[in-house]
Amino acid sequence: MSACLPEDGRYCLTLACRSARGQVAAVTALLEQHGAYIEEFAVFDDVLSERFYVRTVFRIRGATDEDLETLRARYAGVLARFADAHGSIHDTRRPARVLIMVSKADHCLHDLLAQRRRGELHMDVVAVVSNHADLAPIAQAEGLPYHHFPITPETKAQQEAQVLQCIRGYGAELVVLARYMQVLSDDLCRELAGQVVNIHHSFLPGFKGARPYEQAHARGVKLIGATAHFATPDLDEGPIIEQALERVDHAYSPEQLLSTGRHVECLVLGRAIRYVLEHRVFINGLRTVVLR
Ligand SMILES: Nc1nc2c(c(=O)[nH]1)N[C@@H](CN(C=O)c1ccc(C(=O)N[C@@H](CCC(=O)O)C(=O)O)cc1)CN2
Repeated sequence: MSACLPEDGRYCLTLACRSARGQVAAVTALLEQHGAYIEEFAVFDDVLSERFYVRTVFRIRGATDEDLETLRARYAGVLARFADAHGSIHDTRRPARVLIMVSKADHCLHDLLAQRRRGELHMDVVAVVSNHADLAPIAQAEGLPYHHFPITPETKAQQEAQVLQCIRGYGAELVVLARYMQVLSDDLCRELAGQVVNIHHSFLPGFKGARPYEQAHARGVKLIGATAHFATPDLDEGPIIEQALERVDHAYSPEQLLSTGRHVECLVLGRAIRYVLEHRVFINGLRTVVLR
């Protein structure tokens, strides 16, 4: 059963629960019961938090949607046997519905759309939302809806209501802040907890805020970086998914730091979104577990 055939169902099962014996055996027994062929199987046991994480990708020959629902129902029974257990079975052929938010910087939007076009990111981009009109031509060139919702401190609540209505209206499962330069309110963060990934243009925890490159230049750093993290009410403090660094030196102008940084941001955001879309990322308190 080496090759994945068109009629095969291909799925990803995830599990996060309090650590205990028998969790791997319970998952593999369920998969064996359903004739699954396991392609990938990864676990992590966090002894400090006593949390256990499982991710497995498997195929079932000739599986139907009804078979998947049966499997999901039986997996619910497995989850019920373990403490504080959360898990899902995802159909890997169904692309996640992703809404991208931007402001004026276009590099991350261009890169995400190019990766989607090349099939490197398996996602259905449902719309682009922005507080500026500047990037509308990029979305329109891709045949994507573009929603311009201006914002001021006085209209923030109404603007966020428009944003949330848009997210729900498109049935977006993931929101990507691709250099969206407005701080989401605590209420919106809680409403979308675990569903919003932001790219911060520095190597956190260094240089938080809206202007990290200016801070980096003033500090005379020799390395600059970028950080993809879940957006939480605590600005720039959300659980980190991915980071990377690039060497710079004294001769770099602020503009050259920005230029180098753009490449690092695109690299980091692309990787982070792929990990999330492949169900590799688990939030573990203020941290993440990424089963790569
Ligand atoms: N709740 C959160 N919202 C957002 C986060 C986050 O971590 N939690 N990250 C930002 C992105 N970001 C840095 O990566 C960032 C964006 C904007 C600001 C900021 O101070 N914005 C000012 C307005 C600036 C402007 O208009 O140019 C503000 O909102 O008053 C800081 C950090 C995205 N949202």
